[in-house]
Amino acid sequence: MAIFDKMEQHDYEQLVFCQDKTSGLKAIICIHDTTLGPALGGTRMWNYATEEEAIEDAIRLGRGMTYKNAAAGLNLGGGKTVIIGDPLKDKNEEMFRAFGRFVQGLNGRYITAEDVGTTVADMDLIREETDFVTGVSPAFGSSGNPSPVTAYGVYKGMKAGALEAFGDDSLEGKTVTVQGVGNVAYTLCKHLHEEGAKLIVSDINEEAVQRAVNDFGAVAVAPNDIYSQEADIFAPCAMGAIINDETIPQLKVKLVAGSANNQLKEERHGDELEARGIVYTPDFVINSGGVINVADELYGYNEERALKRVGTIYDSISKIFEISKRDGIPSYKAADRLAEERIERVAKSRSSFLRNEHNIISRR
Ligand SMILES: NC(=O)C1=CN([C@@H]2O[C@H](COP(=O)(O)OP(=O)(O)OC[C@H]3O[C@@H](n4cnc5c(N)ncnc54)[C@H](O)[C@@H]3O)[C@@H](O)[C@H]2O)C=CC1
Ligand SMILES: CC(C)CC(=O)C(=O)O
Repeated sequence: MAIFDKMEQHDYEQLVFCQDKTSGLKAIICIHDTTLGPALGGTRMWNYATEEEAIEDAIRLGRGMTYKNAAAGLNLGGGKTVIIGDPLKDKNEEMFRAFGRFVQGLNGRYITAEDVGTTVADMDLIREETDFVTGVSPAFGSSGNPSPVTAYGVYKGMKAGALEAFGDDSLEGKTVTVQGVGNVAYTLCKHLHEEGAKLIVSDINEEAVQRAVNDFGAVAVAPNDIYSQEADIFAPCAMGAIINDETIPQLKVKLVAGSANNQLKEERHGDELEARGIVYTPDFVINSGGVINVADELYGYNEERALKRVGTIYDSISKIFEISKRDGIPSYKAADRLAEERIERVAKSRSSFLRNEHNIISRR
């Protein structure tokens, strides 16, 4: 893999490879863009088949965070970490402490949080070694697990999507297929159940499926059957790239709205959804509730303020559909435009000379 070619393709600032033999840590920190501020993005632990797959995931996810943070109006750049390993078997205290020291070494250019495979307990270990971690235990004055707040944002964004797809934002009586009923999707299912939606769920983890069946009367289907169900809305809440050439022809829904990062395998799959009249709520906007919540910690966490801001995901999604119609572009492109324009404006406003406190000539 030609790493610098990859980095040049989407203008990545920095990739950091971290290894610690004692704990078995193998991590890749990706800092994509820090125009708006320090790069904030979670740490994913996953049993990647190859190192190439891990690098690919880190850079795609890191870039996604740049767009997410920009579109959410946060003064933060984008980055992400992947740790190579099985989160059920390979974790240990030393691993997260070693990782925390690598994060501290970046001196605030990167701030971490949870993602798939990592928990609040892991963030608490990282906090032992660095100041640059969010989503740690509320006992430390922090916001804790971001997943329920992400779910609340997805629920709000799904309602805005329903208004666009069905002319009414009520989810009562709608059938929603949910792929992956983990941390985010469990709470999403709760909101949907409370509003009277019918749920069809799939997960590779049988326990997770059973919990949704027991708690919300969900109907369980096999993982590969989730795409072809007769339903109104598809909520992808597991891994990325699930909107692709194989899955799109199977979809019978009118709306795709879920928490997963990087849902479109390639951009052209967003065009394909549009061509088929399927409304798509861009992933990095609808799932920005978690990062909005943890970012609030940087100002001294205030739950009420954070949740109020997360609630505006409804308006952000509606605005994207407006831009999409105004400019005659698919919703995924409208979301990209919103983020890119903000980054460009801020970059311009910061381009004048500024001397810094160390007497080093700097343009920042
Ligand atoms: N946790 C958060 O606050 C945020 C999460 N996200 C994204 O949302 C998605 C879900 O995140 P979490 O709920 O935190 O992760 P999680 O790990 O708790 O849940 C994911 C679930 O998907 C299942 N899964 C994996 N592959 C599957 C497949 N092929 N078919 C069906 N199920 C499958 C897993 O068994 C697991 O239960 C991820 O893509 C994550 O990056 C995005 C923003 C914030
Ligand atoms: C889980 C969040 C706190 C941050 C993140 O990495 C994301 O939004 O994907």
